[in-house]
Amino acid sequence: MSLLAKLEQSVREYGGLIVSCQPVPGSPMDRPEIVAAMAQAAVSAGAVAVRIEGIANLEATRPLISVPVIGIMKRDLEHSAVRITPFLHDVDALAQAGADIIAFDATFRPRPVAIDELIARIHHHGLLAMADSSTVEEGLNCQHKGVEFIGTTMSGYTTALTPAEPDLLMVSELSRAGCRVIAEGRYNSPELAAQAIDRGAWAVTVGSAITRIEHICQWFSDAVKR
Ligand SMILES: CC(=O)N[C@H](C=O)[C@@H](O)[C@H](O)[C@H](O)COP(=O)(O)O
Repeated sequence: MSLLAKLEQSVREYGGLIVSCQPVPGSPMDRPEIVAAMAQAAVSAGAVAVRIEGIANLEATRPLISVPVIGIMKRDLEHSAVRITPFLHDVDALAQAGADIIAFDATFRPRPVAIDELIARIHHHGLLAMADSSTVEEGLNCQHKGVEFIGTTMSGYTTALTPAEPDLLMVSELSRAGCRVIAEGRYNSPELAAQAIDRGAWAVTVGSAITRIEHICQWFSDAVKR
């Protein structure tokens, strides 16, 4: 059975929760063994895939779990705002470290390597691709190019202000257009994640609300201030 068929079967059986295990950079939690432990804990509680950033974290996690791993590489570039897996050598390194799915920034912003080249390289490795999009148009662009998963990951992050709520409208529109949608970005409660599924998302990726203790703690700390 192909990886995609297996993943579709697990989503049908266990539901579409994907957990992004990306600690706050520089946090005491930002260590490969902790990322790997978070991934194991997420899988034991029903995550059907995990999203992992960076080679060291991927290498620590891959041997400990059997569910698919979405690998990304984040970079801060001087001449482009694109951060997620901008280079072909990033794709090669993620493939080598055991990613099953590679996600990349699919926005229409200036970038060092064309989207077509990234997709071709991911598929050349026999892996599945995920387009981290900020608009419906960007998502559809990648769907037409044969990208297997269309994420709403970048919605709210290409403009000056990031809304508090997730972009459920983008989920509905991409899903109506026939995309296999991964809702991602600010799904900070089980209720919001469920709304994404109700709007047609194939799966939902949750990061901060599960794996960033500083963010969760801040939410509670703010809430109890009088
Ligand atoms: C915009 C961007 O760079 N998003 C990143 C993508 O990998 C991560 O920082 C997010 O944590 C992830 O998308 C999950 O989202 P949330 O943490 O809101 O559940």
